[in-house]
Amino acid sequence: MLHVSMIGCGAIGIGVMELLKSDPEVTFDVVIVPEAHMEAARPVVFSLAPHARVANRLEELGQRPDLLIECAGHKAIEEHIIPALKRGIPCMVVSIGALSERGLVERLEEAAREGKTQVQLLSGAIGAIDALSAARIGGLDSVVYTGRKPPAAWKDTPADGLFDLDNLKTATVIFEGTAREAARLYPKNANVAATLSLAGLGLDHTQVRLLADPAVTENVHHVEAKGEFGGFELTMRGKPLAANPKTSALTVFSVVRALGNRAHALSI
Ligand SMILES: NC(=O)C1=CN([C@@H]2O[C@H](COP(=O)(O)OP(=O)(O)OC[C@H]3O[C@@H](n4cnc5c(N)ncnc54)[C@H](OP(=O)(O)O)[C@@H]3O)[C@@H](O)[C@H]2O)C=CC1
Ligand SMILES: O=C([O-])CC(=O)C(=O)O
Repeated sequence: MLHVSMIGCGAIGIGVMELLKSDPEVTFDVVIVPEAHMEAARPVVFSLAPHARVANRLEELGQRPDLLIECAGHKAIEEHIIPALKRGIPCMVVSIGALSERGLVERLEEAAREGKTQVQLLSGAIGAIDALSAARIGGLDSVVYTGRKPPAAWKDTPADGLFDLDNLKTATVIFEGTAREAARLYPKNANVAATLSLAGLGLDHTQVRLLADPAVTENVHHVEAKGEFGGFELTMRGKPLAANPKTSALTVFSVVRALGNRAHALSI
């Protein structure tokens, strides 16, 4: 039985608990939420993981889980993941976009080294991360990522204002540049670009194009990679979660897979 503590009880956290509620090999002991949301989170957590306690910090409970998983955002990595790694608790992170902040990846590595443990970065909404990180070993020449989303997905971003998102008639390029610049300008849509960068050529050498496309209803991720290994092209059409249209449903399944791989006898 894998004893898991989870940070975040939003679209991904709830989706993960729902899918794992009948898995006898995974149990949620603690769900960490911000102080202001503890009351609201309690009934939700109780209905999905009746044995789990809702807390503001892991240390408060004196709890030492087998694994701590982050499904919450940038602040949670600073507040919970880094201290847990230093205490030797293995961690998983899904907010990969947050790792485009300079120095944060190195701080995660340092904390894991200090605690003699490991932090796993999850693939989330994108596939072929295994192939890309293997290809890097032989040498990569180029990685180009194109992210295409419905215009509404770009509301409250720098594209809103630069473009008349409500009245776009054709697919429109709203950004073209490096993954680092994409992550700076579009932090809430930067998870896939950052994941591809960390697995491949890094934030400064991964090329990104972002489009607002009135013809799509899904989050379409296209990757083209070339290198010593040969090349691959991948297109993923991720259905957005009803609870958060910025998040593809595959992200939830990716977390469930990662937890299953730690808990079950067979890992794939
Ligand atoms: N790797 C990938 O491919 C993908 C990664 N993501 C990332 O996953 C994360 C979660 O996404 P999603 O579930 O859709 O987002 P939601 O906004 O639906 O949920 C996030 C939850 O985490 C809570 N939270 C925020 N900060 C903290 C903290 N410091 N401690 C505890 N809880 C906290 C939020 O609470 P409150 O509302 O009070 O702030 C909220 O309830 C995001 O960072 C997102 O960018 C998303 C899609 C794909
Ligand atoms: O598709 C998703 O779930 C999220 C996404 O585009 C990103 O953050 O890069």
